[in-house]
Amino acid sequence: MIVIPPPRAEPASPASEPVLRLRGIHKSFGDTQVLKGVDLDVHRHEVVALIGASGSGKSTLLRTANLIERIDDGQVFLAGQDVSDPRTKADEVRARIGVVFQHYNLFPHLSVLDNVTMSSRVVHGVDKAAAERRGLELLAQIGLADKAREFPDRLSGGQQQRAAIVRAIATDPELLLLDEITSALDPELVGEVLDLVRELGLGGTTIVMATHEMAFARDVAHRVVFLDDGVIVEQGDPQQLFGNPVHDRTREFLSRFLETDYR
Ligand SMILES: Nc1ncnc2c1ncn2[C@@H]1O[C@H](COP(=O)(O)OP(=O)(O)OP(=O)(O)O)[C@@H](O)[C@H]1O
Repeated sequence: MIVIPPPRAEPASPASEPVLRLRGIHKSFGDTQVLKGVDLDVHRHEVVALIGASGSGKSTLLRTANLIERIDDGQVFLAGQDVSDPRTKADEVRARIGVVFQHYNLFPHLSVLDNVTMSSRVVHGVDKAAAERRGLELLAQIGLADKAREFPDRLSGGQQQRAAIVRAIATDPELLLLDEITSALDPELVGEVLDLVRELGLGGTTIVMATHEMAFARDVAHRVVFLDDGVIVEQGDPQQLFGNPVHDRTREFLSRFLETDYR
């Protein structure tokens, strides 16, 4: 097992204003209730791993945070602002949040550099030269400077996901949402992507990551949140949650995971 050092950037005090505050989130698709009253606070510099069985609502929960999914009931606060108010402009909220999904993150018809700089230029109005300087700097930091002018299909899946992460942070978002970003990758490419997430967490980026990578959640997250059937059943310090889960449902989920996926 790779020994991953504990995070250095400590989360802000729970008494401070959370970057993200979810209150009583309900979401249904047709007759299917997917989120059944979720409360969650995420503090500045915190890395939160969202775990749970397939279909438990992890992706939906992330998508409510940046208003991709409109909630049926509840409130979403971003740095204290109630962004679930119907008058909120979703584009303005999304400009403050970086998101990386499992699939299809980069635009195939744009170079890697154009992908990385597009949001800075189009959404934030940064001039082209400055956006490219910053984009190249970020790509250099992850060892992809030589791929800047290539199209995404010339990169490996792991390189593409790393470029997608860099694109998501190029605008210095207040919050980074990562939705199963390694699930579609060949196993040998997972490590390089998780290493980058770990580095960002160490640097103080506020991250919520839905993941099936239990070792990563245990070793890198400040807090692990277990979602089961649309409800947060248990959350806490990774060592405690993995080592000594309080709820039967958490225990059962972790034991199933240990039997199947956990390495
Ligand atoms: N747009 C949609 N329309 C209808 N049902 C949906 C939609 N999005 C999600 N669902 C349903 O909501 C439930 C929760 O899905 P979600 O993707 O949030 O789960 P998850 O925990 O992220 O799963 P996984 O680990 O497989 O990604 C599932 O039953 C799914 O089929």
